[in-house]
Amino acid sequence: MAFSCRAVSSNLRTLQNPSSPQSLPYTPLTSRFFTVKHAFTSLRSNSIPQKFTKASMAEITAPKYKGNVKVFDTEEDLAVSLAKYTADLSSKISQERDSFTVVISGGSLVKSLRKLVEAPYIDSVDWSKWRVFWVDERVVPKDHPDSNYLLAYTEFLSKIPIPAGNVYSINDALSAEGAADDYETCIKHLVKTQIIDQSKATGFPKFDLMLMGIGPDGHIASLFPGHPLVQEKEKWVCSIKDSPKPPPERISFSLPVINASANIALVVAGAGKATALRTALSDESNDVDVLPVQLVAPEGELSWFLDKEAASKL
Ligand SMILES: O=C(O)[C@H](O)[C@@H](O)[C@H](O)[C@H](O)COP(=O)(O)O
Repeated sequence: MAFSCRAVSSNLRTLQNPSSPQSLPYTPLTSRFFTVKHAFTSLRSNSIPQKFTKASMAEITAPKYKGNVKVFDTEEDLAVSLAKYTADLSSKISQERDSFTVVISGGSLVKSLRKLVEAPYIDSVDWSKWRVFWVDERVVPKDHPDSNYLLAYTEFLSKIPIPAGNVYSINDALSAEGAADDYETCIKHLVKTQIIDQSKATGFPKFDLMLMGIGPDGHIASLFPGHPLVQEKEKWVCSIKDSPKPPPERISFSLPVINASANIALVVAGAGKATALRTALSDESNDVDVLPVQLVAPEGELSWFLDKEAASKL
């Protein structure tokens, strides 16, 4: 398989062709576990810090290993907080390193990034440091309505002054296996050249930030409950041809790559996710039907951004 990191990163330019419909203007845990329900109720009724009352946010205490859980009254409040969290990390890491490596999923997560393209962040974030990757991608042409790339481009990437070469999307001319191998080769090259950090503990690529949604069935990326891909221990990028969520052909980061991350934010809104979230944030272990979202355990920090509906069963 030809190495095509350059071709991959030039896909954004392809879509900026004036005849393309996408040629939009470029502008510049604390204590030990106690029940989540109890914590949520008590924080909301008694002790929401003053500075959070406007946005109606409560932090709830889940088992320590589950990370920091924030619940917002509305998805709008969630989006405001997510933008600040991302911009703060961008600023911190951009001062320490030449690149800030950000991985995104498809789905509703992308719309929840909308506040980042507004004041003050559109001007304050050093977008030149950003390197953008996908935790999973549907194997369809880049101008297909199912493409995660197209979604991100339309909603986010076309609105920020990120250098086109810093956007790493899959090579959509390849098969699912070919695209996964090609993406892995691309990422290996970026690790070798120290653009992407590497986990000293596991040797897997260590992205600075992964922003992911979850499915109502508890999937993350394109790792679905009960699918053998969830067990992948060696590959960095895998392919799947029988995804239960259409379209069937996809590529996905493996769980060890996801878990090597320095920061993961799981962004979950809507009542349809409430049951999966309850399972994900409970302390119950059931080795038989473990949901992929329950296996998220990054080397670094895990943060949850939930709206009230998604948190309604906690
Ligand atoms: O390409 C995909 O399908 C996604 O990357 C997938 O993992 C998505 O993030 C979840 O299914 C949540 O999607 P929603 O937030 O739209 O439900």
